[in-house]
Amino acid sequence: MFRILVSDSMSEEGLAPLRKSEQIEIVQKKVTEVEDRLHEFDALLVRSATKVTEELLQKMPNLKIVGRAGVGVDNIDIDAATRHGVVVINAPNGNTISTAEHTFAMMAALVRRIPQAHISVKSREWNRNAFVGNELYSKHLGIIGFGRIGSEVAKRARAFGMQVHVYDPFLTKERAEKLGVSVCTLDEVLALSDIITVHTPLTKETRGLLGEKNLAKTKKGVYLLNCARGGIIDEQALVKFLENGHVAGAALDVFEQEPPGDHPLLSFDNVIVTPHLGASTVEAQLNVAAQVSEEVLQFLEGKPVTSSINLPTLSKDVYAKIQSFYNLAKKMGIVASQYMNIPVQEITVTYAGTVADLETTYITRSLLAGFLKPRVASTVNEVNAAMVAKERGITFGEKFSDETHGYANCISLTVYGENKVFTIKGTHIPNYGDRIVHFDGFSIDFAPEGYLLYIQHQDKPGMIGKVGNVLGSHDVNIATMQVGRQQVGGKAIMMLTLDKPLDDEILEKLTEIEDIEAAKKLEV
Ligand SMILES: NC(=O)C1=CN([C@@H]2O[C@H](COP(=O)(O)OP(=O)(O)OC[C@H]3O[C@@H](n4cnc5c(N)ncnc54)[C@H](O)[C@@H]3O)[C@@H](O)[C@H]2O)C=CC1
Ligand SMILES: O=C(O)C(=O)COP(=O)(O)O
Repeated sequence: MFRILVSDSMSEEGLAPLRKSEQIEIVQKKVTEVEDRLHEFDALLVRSATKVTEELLQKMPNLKIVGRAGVGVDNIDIDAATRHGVVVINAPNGNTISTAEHTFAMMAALVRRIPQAHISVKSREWNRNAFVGNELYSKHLGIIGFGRIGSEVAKRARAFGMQVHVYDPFLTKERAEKLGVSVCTLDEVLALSDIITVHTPLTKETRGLLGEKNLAKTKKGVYLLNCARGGIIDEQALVKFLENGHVAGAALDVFEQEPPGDHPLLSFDNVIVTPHLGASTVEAQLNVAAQVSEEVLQFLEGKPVTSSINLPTLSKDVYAKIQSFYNLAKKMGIVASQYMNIPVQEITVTYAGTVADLETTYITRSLLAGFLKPRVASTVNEVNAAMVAKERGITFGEKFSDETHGYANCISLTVYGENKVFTIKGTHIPNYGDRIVHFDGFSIDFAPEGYLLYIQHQDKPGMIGKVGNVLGSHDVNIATMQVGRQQVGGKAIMMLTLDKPLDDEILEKLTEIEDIEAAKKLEV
């Protein structure tokens, strides 16, 4: 049974896929209303109001996934979620059209002074001369941030006969040409535009993007819109430029603090505002809630998610192809970590054969998670494995090779410790399973599963019998046994699968046998 906390208002119809599952209980309450049971929840669904902080994540040790029913994830501490091994997903395109339409409605309202005129008429006035506006037709519109919403705004602007100038450092010329807009530098957009609208996420780079310095580069009489995130237009700077008359008016759907309280911006007659309504349509809310519900359901059923912020995205088809290698890699990581139980500095994964053509990033993450699990007390999984490795000073990398050692596919893992380098190679054989085919310089063939016992010894007659005797006399049954050697009479290894975990005293007894050089328990 999984418990999901839905802490912001969400479309009931959109939550239907989750409601249908008998495995899921939904609790619709604010975080503050369930403080005493936060540890019970496996998933958290939010919009922009809930702040997913380190502090909240600490109170939710069972949390596996945060679903953002919308685009912006600036209310979620992604690094903290990653550290806690919590997947963060969003619904990136469900509210694009609604937000673009809202931006356009705000633009028209701003230049025609519709809200002001509305209030006037409702106050029983009839003052037509006070509300003379501007046309949008032929005006220069500057769009900063040309992603989903920015490009939908551009299409509507072109339909209104506007000239569109775009600034987005990640925009290609081809894409801009296709949409009939001109690509500009930020300074060009600032200098050319009669109206400027921002559609970037709020990041370190975009916070205060339209601050005093850049506002000074705009045309006198410019109109500004922010239907993206409070803070992209610096509010203090905006107040200053409204006061000195440089900015003719502004339309704001979002604020640095929401709600904005008694903010000075609210006292300007030429500032029109809405309470973060960009995504607030029946259609958008159904889209985003349905999208995150489906994804959360998938995730809780152990399937891949497609809109993850802190995991490589993976389609169902790709996941089906990598699943076997994903499992093999994890087991190889676990085995290697226990065998090399010393500090390590570097891990290299080499892919050969059919596996080399797949999404190996995901497979490597699985291997890393397996490797780190026995070493790290906190939860480690595919989400935070790379970060945990980095924190512990372990570098890792992928390589590709043609050397398959006669198998259709081969994953090699090499771990570099202070005075030791260890290599393990594995393969997945369809309808047969995972096999380790090379272990620390020895060719061997065993399944990386269950209670394993590794023994390194001299290749002499009677060794197998001696080991069997010790185990048998302690009532330990051997399920499988594989041997490998480099040369006759030289170093050799045994890998046994036991039916139950081995006591340390028995392990000690094994190491006392003459010609046994090392014995180690491994558990997968
Ligand atoms: N008011 C509301 O209710 C809503 C607000 N939003 C906000 O709208 C914004 C845009 O959303 P989408 O278009 O869906 O996102 P998107 O990711 O499709 O587009 C964002 C664009 O900004 C560009 N960008 C990033 N850094 C930049 C920089 N320093 N300068 C210029 N461009 C930069 C990116 O290259 C990208 O093309 C987000 O902040 C989102 O949170 C989204 C939905 C509803
Ligand atoms: O999707 C976004 O980024 C939004 O800003 C929408 O926010 P909301 O879900 O309406 O609180």
